Amino acid sequence: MKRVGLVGWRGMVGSVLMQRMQEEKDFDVIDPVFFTTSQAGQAAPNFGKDAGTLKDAKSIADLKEMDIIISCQGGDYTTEIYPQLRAAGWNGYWIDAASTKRMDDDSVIILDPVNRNVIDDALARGIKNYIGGNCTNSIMLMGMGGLFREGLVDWVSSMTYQAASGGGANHMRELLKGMGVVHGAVADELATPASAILDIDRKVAKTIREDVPTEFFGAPLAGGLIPWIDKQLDNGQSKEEWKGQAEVNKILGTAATIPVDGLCVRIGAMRCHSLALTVKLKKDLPLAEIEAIIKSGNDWVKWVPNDREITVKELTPASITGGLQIGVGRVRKLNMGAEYLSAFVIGDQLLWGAAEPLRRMLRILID
Ligand SMILES: NC(=O)C1=CN([C@@H]2O[C@H](COP(=O)(O)OP(=O)(O)OC[C@H]3O[C@@H](n4cnc5c(N)ncnc54)[C@H](OP(=O)(O)O)[C@@H]3O)[C@@H](O)[C@H]2O)C=CC1
Ligand SMILES: N[C@@H](CC(=O)OP(=O)(O)O)C(=O)O
Repeated sequence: MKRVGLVGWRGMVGSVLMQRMQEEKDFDVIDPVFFTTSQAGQAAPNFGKDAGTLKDAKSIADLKEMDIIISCQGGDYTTEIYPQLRAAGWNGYWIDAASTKRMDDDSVIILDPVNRNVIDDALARGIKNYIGGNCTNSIMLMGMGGLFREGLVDWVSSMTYQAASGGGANHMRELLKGMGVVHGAVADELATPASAILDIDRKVAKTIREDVPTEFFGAPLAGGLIPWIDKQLDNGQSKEEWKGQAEVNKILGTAATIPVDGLCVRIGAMRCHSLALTVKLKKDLPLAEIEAIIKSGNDWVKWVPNDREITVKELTPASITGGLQIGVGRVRKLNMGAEYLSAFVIGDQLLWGAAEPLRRMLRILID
């Protein structure tokens, strides 16, 4: 059995990964070794198999013993440890959730239901680094992969609605605390049906400006939104927006770049990222044909008819969160012309957006 080193297993992404690995019985086919940066020597978790004690995630000697390493520890860890490990002669497979190595020439971005051909080609070429994509891009491609596969996409404008979990556990907590603060400020008035709504609104606005916690997001998210995610680049894009075109084209292995651009916005959802897309098709196709192509993308596409009642029930974070399905709906032709299509794509960003592609890559290597 292959020795698989697991780093970052107790973090938020790592915990979702462990949960999925248990559900899919991945531990039955590997010899797991758990690493930590803070708890070396303590008992390793038991996911149906005794794994001894936790090893030091900074010990190159211990890491070198692994055939495969999966890291959800974050970019700083990858930046520090990965080069040392390769410099020490390690030739194993590195599977990583962090963005650090995504765009490197010696790495492939993994999303096998969409780019299994790119992964297989890389394996045949001896590539050893397999990196999970940015959550927004992975969700978009899981939803719209069929159209890309058929070569129908001329360009995509992607306006995102990204959940708090994309920032990490502390960001999710901050959103919830903020919601509580806002509610607390007007709880009495809410309990009194006769209260004037404009008085309530005034109090809420003041609370959002002054009292909602902003330590992690840098701005109040509860009761609002933040139209910037990640660093600022010189060309006016945010880093999150830059990743759209760069990663989508790398994932697909396109010969000619498909333009992808739009604004990325943080909203007060917990862990579902959504995208409102404008897709410019290369040709005018009937909607029924477009529907069939989108549905054929992969087994996880959940097609939601462009119907009000069904959409508000099924194309929402409340419906999608915690599952592997990627909702695709609001698909219709836009006023701009017969080749212009709208779509709303939504998925759980901790599953397809982070953990799931990693464990599936492990299975590709093991099976
Ligand atoms: N959040 C997201 O949506 C996405 C994240 N990623 C990547 O995954 C990386 C990890 O993200 P995320 O899982 O959110 O990070 P976390 O902060 O939840 O976990 C990272 C590490 O923090 C340490 N840690 C310290 N205190 C605790 C605690 N109380 N509970 C759990 N772990 C603790 C653990 O390491 P130790 O055991 O060594 O102490 C853990 O592995 C990111 O940096 C990013 O590169 C990728 C895609 C999406
Ligand atoms: N930046 C993403 C989450 C993330 O971790 O992305 P990346 O893996 O590209 O750094 C978000 O905030 O929603």
